[in-house]
Amino acid sequence: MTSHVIRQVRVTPIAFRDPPLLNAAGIHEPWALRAIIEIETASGLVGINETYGDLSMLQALAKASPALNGLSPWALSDMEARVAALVRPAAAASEFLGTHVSLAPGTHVSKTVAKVTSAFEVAMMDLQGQLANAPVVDLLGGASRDRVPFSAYLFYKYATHIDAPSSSGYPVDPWGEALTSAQLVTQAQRMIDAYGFKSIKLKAGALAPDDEAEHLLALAKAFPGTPLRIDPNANWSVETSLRIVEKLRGVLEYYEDPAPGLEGMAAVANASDVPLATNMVVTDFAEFRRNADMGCPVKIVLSDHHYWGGLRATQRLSTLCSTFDLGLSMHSNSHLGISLVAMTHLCASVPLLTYACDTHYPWQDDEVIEGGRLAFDEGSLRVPMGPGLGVTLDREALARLHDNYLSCGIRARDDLGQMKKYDPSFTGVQPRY
Ligand SMILES: O=C([O-])C(=O)C[C@H](O)[C@@H](O)C(=O)[O-]
Ligand SMILES: [Mg+2]
Repeated sequence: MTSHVIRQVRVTPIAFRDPPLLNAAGIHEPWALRAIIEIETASGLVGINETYGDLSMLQALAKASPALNGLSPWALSDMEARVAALVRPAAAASEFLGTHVSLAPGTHVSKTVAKVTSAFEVAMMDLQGQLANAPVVDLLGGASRDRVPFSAYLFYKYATHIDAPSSSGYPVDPWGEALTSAQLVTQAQRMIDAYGFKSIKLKAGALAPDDEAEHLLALAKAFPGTPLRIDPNANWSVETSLRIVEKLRGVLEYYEDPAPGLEGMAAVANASDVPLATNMVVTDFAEFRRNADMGCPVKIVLSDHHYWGGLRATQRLSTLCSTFDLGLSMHSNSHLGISLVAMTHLCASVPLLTYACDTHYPWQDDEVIEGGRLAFDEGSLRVPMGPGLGVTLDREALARLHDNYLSCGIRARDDLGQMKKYDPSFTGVQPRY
């Protein structure tokens, strides 16, 4: 009889072009890192996934990979226990945190066990789907929707990277500069024309808050009736957050991480009636409990299976959100199609999905899956119904993106360090305003 036990885990770090996008922590570097996971069975089946590619994550994955040896692809609970046993003692001792301190939100270096568990879980579920001839969404309990809505994720940006001049062969991205209302409206129009998104998120916390509020109002005027969000990544004081939310009265569908910490968010919630969303202060179950204990100042949890512990962990979160009458949607970081497809299966499976999800996908121009870039229809993605994730690795693309990784020299995301190249006096200390 063919044995489907796991025999090998391969982790390939990759790098792909990323535009100079501004945020509260600084600015994106010319290359974004990810890691592609392949889990192979003795029978030769390969399950795939995409996760963080920072060196600390690669070290954690290397440490945890032996946990999978001889395991059935169905043994997710065993995998979780084994990963925790191998990774947690070192994670607690900060072995995997490295010397790099990133202010970049959403990377959550402290969540090593959850991140590694998620990285393996998705690849194992891809294997399960191949064995059962079923899509991951069915393994998660079946589809609550056949398509998943995403939003237009706008960023302030420079036209070019400081360290990737056109003479270097690094192509100039087609989006141009975005620092003014007119430029942001052009960016939004272009993204909506190309993808059909029905809601808009502005990544804020980069320019003066009153300017950013003016820009959001310009977007409201240019796209009447389109739900809008603003996310300064906790770069505003409570006072600033309250002043700006007044200016945006009647415009926001939710207010994402205006002020630092759950206490800061609670102070904003107490003095305003716009629902608060987060991917910064409710990022695991312990923080969920703290939010509940405080009477739920955060009303919408923006999950991310990459650091919440996986697809099934996010389903558990979804149940909790229903119990506490909270909304649920998804956060993203720079990513390619495997992450997007995993997110799509997950979001199709959860009955509760109260807002269109974030995605950085329009900012990337490369792919690592066969068939190239995924196509959005009216701002939504259809759930792939092939076995497992329903996508396969393009091995030539994988090799090319791995070569990028080897030559780019970046080993950990560093938005702060990159911004210092533009402005040596930039400290990244938050809240800045
Ligand atoms: O919603 C968020 O906080 C994010 O998407 C975090 C990301 O790190 C974003 O700020 C970025 O890519 O610059
Ligand atoms: Mg956010």
